[in-house]
Amino acid sequence: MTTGAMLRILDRADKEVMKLTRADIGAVYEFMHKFRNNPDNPGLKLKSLNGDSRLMSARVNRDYRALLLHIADRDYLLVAVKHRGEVYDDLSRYAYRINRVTGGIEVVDLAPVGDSIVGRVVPPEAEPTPTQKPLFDAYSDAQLLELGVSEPLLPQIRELTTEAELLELLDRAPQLTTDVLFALFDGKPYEEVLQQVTEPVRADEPVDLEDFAAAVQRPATQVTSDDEALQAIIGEAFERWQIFLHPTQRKLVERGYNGPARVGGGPGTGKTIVALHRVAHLARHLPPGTDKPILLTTFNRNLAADLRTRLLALGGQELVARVDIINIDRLASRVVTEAKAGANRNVVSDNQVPDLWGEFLLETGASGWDADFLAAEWTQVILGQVLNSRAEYFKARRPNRGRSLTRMERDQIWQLTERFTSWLEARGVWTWRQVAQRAARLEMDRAAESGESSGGFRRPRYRHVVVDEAQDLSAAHWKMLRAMVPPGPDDLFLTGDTHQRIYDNHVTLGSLGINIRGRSSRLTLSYRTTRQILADALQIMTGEVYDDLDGGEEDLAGYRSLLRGARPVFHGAATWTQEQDLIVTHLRSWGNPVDGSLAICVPTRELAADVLSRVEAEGLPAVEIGPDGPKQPDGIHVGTMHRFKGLEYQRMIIAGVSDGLVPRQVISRYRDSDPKRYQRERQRDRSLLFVAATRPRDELAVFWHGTPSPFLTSRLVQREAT
Ligand SMILES: Nc1ncnc2c1ncn2[C@@H]1O[C@H](COP(=O)(O)OP(=O)(O)OP(=O)(O)O)[C@@H](O)[C@H]1O
Repeated sequence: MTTGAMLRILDRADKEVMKLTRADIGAVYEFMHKFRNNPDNPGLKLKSLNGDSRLMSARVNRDYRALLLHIADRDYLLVAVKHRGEVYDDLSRYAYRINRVTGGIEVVDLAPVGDSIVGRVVPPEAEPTPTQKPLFDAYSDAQLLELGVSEPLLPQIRELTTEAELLELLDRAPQLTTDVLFALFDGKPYEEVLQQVTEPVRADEPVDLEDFAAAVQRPATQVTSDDEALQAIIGEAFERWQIFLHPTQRKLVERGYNGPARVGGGPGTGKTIVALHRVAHLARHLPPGTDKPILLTTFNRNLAADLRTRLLALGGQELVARVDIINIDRLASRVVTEAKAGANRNVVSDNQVPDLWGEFLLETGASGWDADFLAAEWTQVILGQVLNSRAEYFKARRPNRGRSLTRMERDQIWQLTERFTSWLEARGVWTWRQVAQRAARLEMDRAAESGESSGGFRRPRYRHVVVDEAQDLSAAHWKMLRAMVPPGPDDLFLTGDTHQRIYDNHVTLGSLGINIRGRSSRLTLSYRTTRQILADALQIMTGEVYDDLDGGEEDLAGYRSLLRGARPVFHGAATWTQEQDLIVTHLRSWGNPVDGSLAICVPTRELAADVLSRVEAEGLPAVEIGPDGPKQPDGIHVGTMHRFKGLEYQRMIIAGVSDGLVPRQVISRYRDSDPKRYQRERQRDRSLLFVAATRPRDELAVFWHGTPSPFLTSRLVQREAT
């Protein structure tokens, strides 16, 4: 006979536990351990409360009682840990239900809560509500329930008249209730909330309101059954994302896909978290082995290093051992080296391509074409589309290239590029794009070989490929990845946000053999930034149109946050020197934090060097952010905008956001000669600013000197005066 029991912890209970003293958390851990071994242990005093068949209490220690929900035979859910006085005081205050929309278990404490607030260290701004009209008067009960609002909370929701009351209530409301009420409070129309907030978490099958055993398994019941979670809490070695996913996130992680799938969504919505959990999910279903059938890749080196650290935190060495984690260019380079296809050549940065073309034209006396034009044509069309022959180039589509080319012109360009690549080879160099193109070709040949011979002459490289920061990969990268994994269920899983594209790679996945139609989803809830920062960051994106990686358009509709904080500060100075004074004054007003929680971001290396010296001159430790991230964890971090992808800070100053710097002055030369390129470069600079503005969690200050950047709307700039 088994004496043990299953004991899961509800997300909300876990939050309560974390507020206890270390000794009491330890007691909860002990309790859980004992309970799992034998819930009938008399010391635990497990008993039903007030004749209620499901709600039970058990003894944690002298002061605390665990409130448990009996799910099925020997299956329990820890829903709260309360002081013993509270548990027996008034049981009618606890309500539990299966939500009819999500099918998840919800437990609510209906008692008024004292001083809880949603948010972080920064006090919310006073936003007085002018009238005392109930906040949700415009919606009927039926409408709120249709949106998935918790039924037992309805009477209290009806009473709410101020934002402060709303915040207090939502601090203890179930996730969907919080998401929905915030969206309505923000003025989002009912239909939009239904589509963007409720639909993504709706249960896949009809919900039986009495079947708790089924309900506890659904993504909407945010639980962990993991003993290590509590142990980690005690050791303070734990982050919430490792254990509690938002129901929308969990659904995307656990779903079976019939082919390539893509998850989009604004900054900080947990796309990387979803990618990591997806890897763990796929790994759980692998047959035992010592190989690495899962590839986890991203754009650059420091992002790949970060993925490795986080995957290790999520699943330990056992998980990491089954996953090949590598940034995309290194992967391409590995393929090429393995095939001995690029022996002895040094890889040079793609930024050098226009200069190299310039040198080549000068040296060879070839005329008729401009170096910039040839560099872009070669990079974007010939290498970008992995074109291998003149015939292929004759047929190639040249989207976004502006000027059209005759057949004769294409012939000339093809010949020039052939000469150019030989010229590069003679110098012993090639570019990252060339490496990617070569790797793609090698992998496509390899895939064709393995397909030809029956049973597969060569084994496919991977069983699953997971890509983070998908917006920045080039067509050649995609062709390589496509060839590395056989088409089929759960082959490719991509996460990314085209609003954050900071390298000049525009692709249509469908044309590259990666069909994501019908398997594209979006996350909309930011876990990183406050609503105040988000609103201003979104202003920066005003008027720009973004693609969905597949020929369509994508927007940030529904993008929101439940966190709140101070409004970002916008401030101009007359000169760069005066702007640096502004930086110093602002650092002081924030108490000069040197623990690595604050960063200063600027558009150019020159400005970064100036800021580093200025901060040091103030006697503060300044730390440069290099290609592998900050060189030290503490100090005041300083870096250019490109370096901020993948980083997070509590507070940030973005300085030098001036006209001529953001966007870069140099791109204005394309305004007339190549308007499409001009648009693309401008969009890229806008995205860089957007990425930077969405890195801080709590506070943001944006400075400029002279005329502010055109990306700062007049509403933001005028904020300066207020
Ligand atoms: N379910 C969750 N619970 C707690 N924290 C979460 C959760 N999901 C995401 N986060 C936190 O939100 C922050 C942003 O997550 P993540 O980096 O995955 O977002 P992203 O969408 O990839 O962002 P970006 O597009 O800006 O790179 C991280 O600090 C992460 O730990």
